[in-house]
Amino acid sequence: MDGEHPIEDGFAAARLFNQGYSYTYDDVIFLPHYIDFPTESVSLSTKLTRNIDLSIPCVASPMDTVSESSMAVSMAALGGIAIVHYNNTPSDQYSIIRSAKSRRIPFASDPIFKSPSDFIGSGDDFASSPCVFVTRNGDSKSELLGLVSRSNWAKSGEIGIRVGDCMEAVAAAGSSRYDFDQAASFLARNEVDWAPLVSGDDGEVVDVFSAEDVERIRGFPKLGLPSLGADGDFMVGAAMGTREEDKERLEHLVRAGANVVVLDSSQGNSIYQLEMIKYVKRRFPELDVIGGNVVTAYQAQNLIQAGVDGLRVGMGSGSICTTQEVCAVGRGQATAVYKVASIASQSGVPVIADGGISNSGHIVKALTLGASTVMMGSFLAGSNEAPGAYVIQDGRRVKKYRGMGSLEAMMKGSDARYLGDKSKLKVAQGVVGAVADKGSVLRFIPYTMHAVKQGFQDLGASSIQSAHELLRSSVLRLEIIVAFMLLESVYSFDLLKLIEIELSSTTYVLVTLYAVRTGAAQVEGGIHGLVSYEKKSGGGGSINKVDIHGLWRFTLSWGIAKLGLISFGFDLIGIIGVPSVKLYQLAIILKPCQTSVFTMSFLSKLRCITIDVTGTLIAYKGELGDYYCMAAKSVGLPCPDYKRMHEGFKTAYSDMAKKYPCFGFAAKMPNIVWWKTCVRDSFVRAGYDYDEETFEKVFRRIYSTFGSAAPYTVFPDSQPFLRWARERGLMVGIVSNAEYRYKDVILPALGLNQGSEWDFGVFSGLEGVEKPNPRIYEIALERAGNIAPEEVLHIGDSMRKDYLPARSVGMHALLLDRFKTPDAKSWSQSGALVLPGLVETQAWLTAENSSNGTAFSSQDGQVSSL
Ligand SMILES: NC(=O)C1=CN([C@@H]2O[C@H](COP(=O)(O)OP(=O)(O)OC[C@H]3O[C@@H](n4cnc5c(N)ncnc54)[C@H](O)[C@@H]3O)[C@@H](O)[C@H]2O)C=CC1
Ligand SMILES: O=c1[nH]c(=O)c2[nH+]cn([C@@H]3O[C@H](COP(=O)(O)O)[C@@H](O)[C@H]3O)c2[nH]1
Repeated sequence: MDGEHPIEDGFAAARLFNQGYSYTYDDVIFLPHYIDFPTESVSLSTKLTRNIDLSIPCVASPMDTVSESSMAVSMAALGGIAIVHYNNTPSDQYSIIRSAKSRRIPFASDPIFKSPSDFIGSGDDFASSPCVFVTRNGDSKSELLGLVSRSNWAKSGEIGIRVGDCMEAVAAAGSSRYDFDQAASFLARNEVDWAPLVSGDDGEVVDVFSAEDVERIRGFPKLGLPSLGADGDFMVGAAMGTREEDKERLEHLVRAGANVVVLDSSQGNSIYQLEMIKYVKRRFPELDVIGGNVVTAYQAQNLIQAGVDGLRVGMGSGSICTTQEVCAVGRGQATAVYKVASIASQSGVPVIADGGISNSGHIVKALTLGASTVMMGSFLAGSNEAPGAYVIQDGRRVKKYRGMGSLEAMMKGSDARYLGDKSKLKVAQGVVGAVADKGSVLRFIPYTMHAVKQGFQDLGASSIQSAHELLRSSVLRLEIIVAFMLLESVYSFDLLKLIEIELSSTTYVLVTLYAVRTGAAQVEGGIHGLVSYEKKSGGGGSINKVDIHGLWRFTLSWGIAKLGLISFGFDLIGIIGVPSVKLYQLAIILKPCQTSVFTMSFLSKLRCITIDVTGTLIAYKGELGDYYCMAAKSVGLPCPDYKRMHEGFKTAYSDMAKKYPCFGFAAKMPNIVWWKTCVRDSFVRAGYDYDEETFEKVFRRIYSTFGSAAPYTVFPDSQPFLRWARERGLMVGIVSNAEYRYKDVILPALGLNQGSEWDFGVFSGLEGVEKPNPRIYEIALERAGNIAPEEVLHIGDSMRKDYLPARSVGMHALLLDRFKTPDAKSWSQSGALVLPGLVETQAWLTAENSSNGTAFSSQDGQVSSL
């Protein structure tokens, strides 16, 4: 019987894609083939266009929330390319391309410029830069006169100081043409922590490069060769339109040195594009042109005949796309890539699979189905290199990501497409959303590429070319995964029920979801009476682009949270989709992949850690008397008595704190006045009487010392712990009874920076609320995006100011006993978890059964709970 009915494993692509279905990546799965080579020998080198080679098949999309200089530099350094968007003026686009092409290292900072008559009011003026550059007109183009370094400004303690009065000469400046090794050895040779990199052409400061950057870049995994043009510069692509005025833009792009242009349109098979392709090829025969977007063989053929060097494929497949809903036109991306690549390969035109990439598996699918590269928007938009700042939303660090056809992008665009003709109605074809922080592309793209190589190895394809051949010769086989046709667009989900079923000693979990088509397509632009649609960044009841793993992980974590279950670990064994008029009911059947129930670490329950500063992250160095003595000596006075001084200060400080709480916040007392009053009173109480001029000098010295890093030391486990927590996706908030200089000067000077060690701060001097008032903890919860208190752990060193008020608002709390205080015993006895430091805290947080609060013995051997 077997001989009569040979087993057919899967379908050949030609058969699968010729049945009238429009498949997305998630609809299809490849069957594994045969491995006879190691993962490392898979080559992902490829062609972007007929004449441009890349070491990796990655292209950053021409979107204004994805591709500007920073992305262009990093993508080229990795061996891919970015296409700079054109939602700007031609001269702005020119500058972005020039800026990227003037770099040699995978890095682009944002130097700050001021003129000599400007003021520095606070540490915020430095943003994250170690200095402010002083130029004649206060912009990057005018003559460089000097700089103000953050550390020297901090030491001076001067507030509202004029830049011209504290400017220093630029001691060492490197060349912006330095490659990475040259820049690193320049810093080492000159024994400086940072230096400006200056353009050789016009002396303009291009970047500030620091020893920290050297370490960071050295730590990134390495890929193949960078993408360099014939000019030796990083390769950069540029997008443009198909209107008459785009011919003028083209001149700017060519002058900027763009290596390839992309005619950026959702429907490329138009008379406008065909004519523009011919125009560009006539005007600049050496410049490669990518046409698109197309999704059919017919469209592709027209563009190929017009002379394109590459084709961009995808209509309505992007994560922010709503074209298929608005226009009822498009194609499932797997089908589109296969169809277009089949025809384009006959003319040797490489295909870019554009949109819908949300994991490495999608990249494997796109490349195997015939694409030579993938173009990505959302996959890159959460990276450090994408334009825009991170913000905290619903407790997560996110960056804005928006469709270029969204109302917001159209309104921003200077392009005549939309704004030139005000009489035209604007209909949005994209939404505005937010994507989670992913760190640097320099780190996650190499890992993604490694995963792609593993996929290729499973398919038995040692290169992209070989995958194409295996597919066309029907050696590679595919099958369909049902139900994902339903999920191709923007949905919100509501969990209906989650039932555990016991069947033949195995527990199955049946999850029923309503996947509601939100009609996001229509929502934006107010077409259906709504004004805007903000797509959630995940969690909290809605998810971004639906992919199978995302869906079941999301469902599980949500369902499990709702049921209060803590067991985990399931295999997806089936999905049943039942469409009705507007709702899709999905039953997801999950089978536990291991029967033993295990408990989770406490860490997995948390979304945020708040932490106290003094006594917890940092400590005072030396005695108060040391600094008062130094200040007195600096004006030729003898040292005041240490003990008297200490007592005097203690009383003066508590008096001031009572009279003018929060460093004079409510009384609107300037910080410097608050301290001046306190220091004067301290001296008086200690029995010293100085004339006004002498006191002023002594005070200035004391004020600037305590506004710098000098009197503080950081506990060695502080920075590693904070970074570790953030790397695990937790938000870190500082909650401190401190004045603004902690935030602006002291913490950064001690290497504890917002953005790398902590996300948000609640400082009493800036909020007008201080510990032990529980309100300060409520503010922290708000700052974290109004998250639930039980998702937050507060760490501090005071029972009265940290533990009790944090617990009173419902947060978890633990105490550090850094200095072996006798009080620690009573803290433990009263039920608080007390740990010696942050190393132990980290161990406790990750202990497997810490979630029940009994995993760790505190230092006195007593088991405590939270
Ligand atoms: N890949 C996709 O599925 C989609 C992508 N997008 C993105 O949104 C942005 C805007 O896309 P589109 O709206 O398609 O831009 P587009 O500039 O190609 O088209 C806008 C409108 O202008 C018209 N037009 C273009 N050139 C013309 C000329 N010379 N004379 C008269 N009319 C002309 C077009 O026919 C269209 O009606 C692009 O960045 C695109 O990549 C938007 C929707 C879908
Ligand atoms: O329907 C759309 N409306 C839009 O407003 C829009 N903006 C960009 N794009 C396309 O989406 C691609 C990026 O998709 P991903 O985020 O999935 O990578 C991009 O590369 C584009 O092809 C749009 N499509």
